[in-house]
Amino acid sequence: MENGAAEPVIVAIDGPSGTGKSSTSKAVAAQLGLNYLDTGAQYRAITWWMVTNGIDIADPSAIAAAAAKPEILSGTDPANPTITVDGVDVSGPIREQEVTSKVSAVSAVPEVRARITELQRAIAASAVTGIVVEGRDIGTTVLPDADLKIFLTASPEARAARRSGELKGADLHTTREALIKRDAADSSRKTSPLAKADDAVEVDTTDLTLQQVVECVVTLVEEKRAGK
Ligand SMILES: Nc1ncnc2c1ncn2[C@@H]1O[C@H](COP(=O)(O)OP(=O)(O)OP(=O)(O)O)[C@@H](O)[C@H]1O
Ligand SMILES: Nc1ccn([C@@H]2O[C@H](COP(=O)(O)O)[C@@H](O)[C@H]2O)c(=O)n1
Repeated sequence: MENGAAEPVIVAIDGPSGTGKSSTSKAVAAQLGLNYLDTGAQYRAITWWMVTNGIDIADPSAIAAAAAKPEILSGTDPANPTITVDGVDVSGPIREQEVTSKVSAVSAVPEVRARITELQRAIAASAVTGIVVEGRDIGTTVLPDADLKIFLTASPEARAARRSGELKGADLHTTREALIKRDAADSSRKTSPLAKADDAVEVDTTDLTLQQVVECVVTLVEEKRAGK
């Protein structure tokens, strides 16, 4: 590249629910001066639009027919990631239980995935210094040429405990079962399931603090940049 400017670096972080993808990706992006994209928020946003517009979530053909309608915009500043649908800030509503319980059915529809994947690739291509993109199929499908691929894991118990803490003491057993159910749906869909890319580095976060995970990923990015 001219003027000695560094090439943009593309980092893909995938893994099941509650493994720390969002927290890690935001912190890594902020530390390294990169953009950040939460692809789960995009699938939640399109699900919110389907629910709000009375689309039958049990009918994949109805979801497919509506998939191109909402305009979904993601802000990629790791200090202030934003998400709007048709100009409406949906960052709060997309985290509600109704969306969480329906997002796997919507994200399994191939027309939805094609639409959202196109948005994700365009955002990654326009990131000047680079981007950390987190989700379920980033390393396998969305950005198979990413410079670094990470697959985060953690035991279901650790993930449920983290989520229960967030949900102010929600029942641990119910939270654990809900996580396992969503991961099973995401892993078993035909199109672009949750999966580790063959060339991804797996990091088990069960016994690591968030800071330790962030340090580990930052080191891996720096090693890649140094050509090791
Ligand atoms: N290594 C860690 N140790 C303890 N808590 C953690 C760790 N990593 C993340 N957390 C906490 O766990 C919760 C879930 O993390 P986060 O939202 O980053 O996970 P996620 O993989 O993005 O989940 P989802 O896919 O469901 O959006 C958050 O409250 C976060 O602060
Ligand atoms: N690359 C992705 C990212 C997410 N999904 C679907 O969205 C759901 C919500 O994701 P969160 O990270 O916000 O929990 C997730 O359960 C998947 O159904 C996806 O399919 N691909």
